[in-house]
Amino acid sequence: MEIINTIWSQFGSIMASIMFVYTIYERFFPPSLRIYLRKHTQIITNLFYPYIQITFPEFTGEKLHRSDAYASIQTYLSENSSKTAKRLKAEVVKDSQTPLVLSMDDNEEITDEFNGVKVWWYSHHTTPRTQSFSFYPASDEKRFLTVTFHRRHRDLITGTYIKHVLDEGKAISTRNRQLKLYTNNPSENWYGYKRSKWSHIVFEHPARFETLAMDPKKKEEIVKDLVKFKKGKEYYEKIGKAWKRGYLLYGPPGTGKSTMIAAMANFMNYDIYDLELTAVKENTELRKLLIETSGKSIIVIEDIDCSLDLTGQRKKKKEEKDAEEKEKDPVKKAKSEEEKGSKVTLSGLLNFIDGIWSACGGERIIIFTTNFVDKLDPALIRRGRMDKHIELSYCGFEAFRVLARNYLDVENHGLFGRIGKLLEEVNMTPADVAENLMPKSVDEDSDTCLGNLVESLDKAKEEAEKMKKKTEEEEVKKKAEEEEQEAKLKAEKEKEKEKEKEVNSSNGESGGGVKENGHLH
Ligand SMILES: Nc1ncnc2c1ncn2[C@@H]1O[C@H](COP(=O)(O)OP(=O)(O)OP(=O)(O)O)[C@@H](O)[C@H]1O
Ligand SMILES: [Mg+2]
Repeated sequence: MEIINTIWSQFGSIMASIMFVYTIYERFFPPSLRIYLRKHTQIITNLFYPYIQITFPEFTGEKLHRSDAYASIQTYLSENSSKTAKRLKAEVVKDSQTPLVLSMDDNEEITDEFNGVKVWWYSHHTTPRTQSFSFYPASDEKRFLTVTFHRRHRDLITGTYIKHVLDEGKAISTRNRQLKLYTNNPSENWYGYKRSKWSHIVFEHPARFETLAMDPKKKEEIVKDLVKFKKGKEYYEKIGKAWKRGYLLYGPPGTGKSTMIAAMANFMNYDIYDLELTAVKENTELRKLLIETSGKSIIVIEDIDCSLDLTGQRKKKKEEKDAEEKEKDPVKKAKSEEEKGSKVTLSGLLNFIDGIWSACGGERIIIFTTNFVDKLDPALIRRGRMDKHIELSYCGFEAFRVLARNYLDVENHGLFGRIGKLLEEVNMTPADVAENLMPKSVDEDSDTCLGNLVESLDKAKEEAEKMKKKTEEEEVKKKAEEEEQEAKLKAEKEKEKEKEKEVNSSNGESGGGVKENGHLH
């Protein structure tokens, strides 16, 4: 007991001495001298402290972009840290092979070994010492990952190890990758505690190219194009072009444009950024959204013709016509006021697609969809911007065969010949064909479903013929009316001419009278 008391009293006096010396140092040493002293202490410490540190911040470039290196290292460490670190952060990932993803918590250190060399990773964060009170303390927080190693291994660590960590991290995230479907938030939610420009959910669309109904040759061409793009990193570098590609999908509603985008995402293993243009207020916002997208992604703008009025001159005529309607209809009026909030212009969108900023990140596909390709401004869809134009059209026989295989497991059937012939005569979308092929009850088998399709096609053919007849009749009627009108006009003109002649002749007679009269006078 006595020994403990002695230790405590000695410890107390040592602490008091340290505090005394520190106070003297703080009080009597001017700041310039302190900096000088600190610098030299650092030099002396470096002589005896043989370790080097490299720090990786979470955000680079004025907090614009989350560092890919940080993300890769974090993934790499997550795989290793769960075995060695004592304090871990847990994240539950739905439907993943490893539902619980563990990663290093703040201020936690883990050790890694590479070729027999030991390194220490440390995760930490800084909170700025601001005097002002903030509701959102976390928004200015900066996170870092730091690696420490002996200076004798400098070349190995900076040359090989860091590359190994980054590659391995990337490979792990591709392996465990869950595709995400993003949508842009309105700009009011971009700042503050819950700041984020994009919200996402897990992307779980089952569409694949095998289940997509379209002409097999066209499909193969698209798949080859995508494969070439995916493997094209060096090629794009060689030709000096940003690693991105634009697709324009056009065709009537229900022909599989959205389904094709989902199939592309699954095939390429890319995330989808579904950009809602009407929620973007101006061009600068569009640029910020673009910067926040990651590589290996598809940026989609659906129904581009409806999203914004990007059609230049047509705008004026349309505006004049619509203005009156909007005044009358309160719903339309409210909608137009909402649309006025968006000032994204055609040039802003063109810059978004192939401006200098669009090259940031690389490995991106941009897709526009539209029902009316003729409505779009040619500048928007010229090659180079929308490199490949893909038409998705009404269901042909080959497309029907894919649907029959998908929906009914039928490769061949007696009705196929008739269906093929009908599909040549009638325009029916794959969506309608698919709806007919889908059994509506447990009693319906493939025969019934194919029968239903034939019935629908017959009906559609009948209706199409009726429509054709009706339009023909209307045209004949219109022509007859026009002819009648013309005849009427002609008759009226004749009549007028007659009248003129009569007036002239009577004027001639009476004019002679005046002369005569004049002569008489
Ligand atoms: N080519 C196709 N292959 C397979 N299924 C298709 C195809 N086209 C349409 N479908 C079916 O029809 C439904 C509607 O198709 P989708 O939404 O892809 O059409 P869309 O062309 O995007 O139409 P919209 O122009 O109205 O957006 C899909 O859920 C899908 O089941
Ligand atoms: Mg669609």
